[in-house]
Amino acid sequence: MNPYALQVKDLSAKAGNFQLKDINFSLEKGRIMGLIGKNGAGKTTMIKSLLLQNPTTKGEVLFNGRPLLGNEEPVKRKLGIVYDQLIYPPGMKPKKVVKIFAPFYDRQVYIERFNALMERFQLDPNKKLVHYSKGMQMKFSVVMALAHNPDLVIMDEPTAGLDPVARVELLDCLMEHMQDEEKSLIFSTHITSDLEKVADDLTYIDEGRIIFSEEKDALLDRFAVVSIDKAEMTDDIKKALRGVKESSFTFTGLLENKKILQGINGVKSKRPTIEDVMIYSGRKGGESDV
Ligand SMILES: Nc1ncnc2c1ncn2[C@@H]1O[C@H](COP(=O)(O)OP(=O)(O)OP(=O)(O)O)[C@@H](O)[C@H]1O
Repeated sequence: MNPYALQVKDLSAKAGNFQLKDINFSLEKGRIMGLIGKNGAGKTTMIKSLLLQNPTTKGEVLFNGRPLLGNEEPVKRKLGIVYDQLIYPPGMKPKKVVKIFAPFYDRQVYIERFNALMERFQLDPNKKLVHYSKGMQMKFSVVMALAHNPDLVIMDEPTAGLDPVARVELLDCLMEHMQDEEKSLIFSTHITSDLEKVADDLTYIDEGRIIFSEEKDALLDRFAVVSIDKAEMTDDIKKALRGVKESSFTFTGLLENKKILQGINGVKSKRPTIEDVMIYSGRKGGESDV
């Protein structure tokens, strides 16, 4: 059995002047990957490229060991996708949309799951999508991504525009979907606290390149946010600290090689949050590559 839900090898693509380069990562079955990065880092471009929505895409993308090209039907049957914009005709009512999609799957099972999800997200199937709020449209996209019980779900900022109650409801729904060990999920978000709770792996993109793609806990264990008394600062530590912030008495930054702190007094150290890793590694003035 192929252990990977998704394998991405040497992916590159262009979007205007923007270049996505050397994208390599993989997602094991049963795991949740959070895709993070600043505005304009390339997350949406990457998701579209994975799904061959960008004609400039080069490289190899395997879904459960198979490329999309030449296997559209079987691969898409097992894929659930939420794009950053509504892809269904806005003038259509959900009850019509479901009639169009149901024949591609086990019709009765599909309709039952669709209805259950619509009810769960309190969406009216008789209201045109154009009359849904932004948050409702997002919830509808999630319903459509999950209705056929896919093995791999790929979502571009699915929680954007959702109120906190709806966000928690969506995350709960995704967690239930993930109860089956074969299911996998990759989603981009700016809400890093959600990823602290649910992600197994993190992929961080900056300026079209992957800065890291690895297990969340291993990453957060490897780093520390350290504050060092100015009087104790050495050149070696200063060089190793990323995103250094200077205050009256201390330097604060993100450190990978914690060993260099041995024997140094006046050091405060804590495990970073995902947000710390993003902020310190993205800040100018220190080393920015994690
Ligand atoms: N169709 C396009 N034409 C020109 N430039 C584009 C196009 N699509 C994306 N870009 C550019 O590609 C870069 C990456 O955009 P992308 O939407 O992938 O970022 P993102 O990480 O998803 O950002 P955000 O977090 O703001 O959603 C940006 O500089 C954007 O302006």
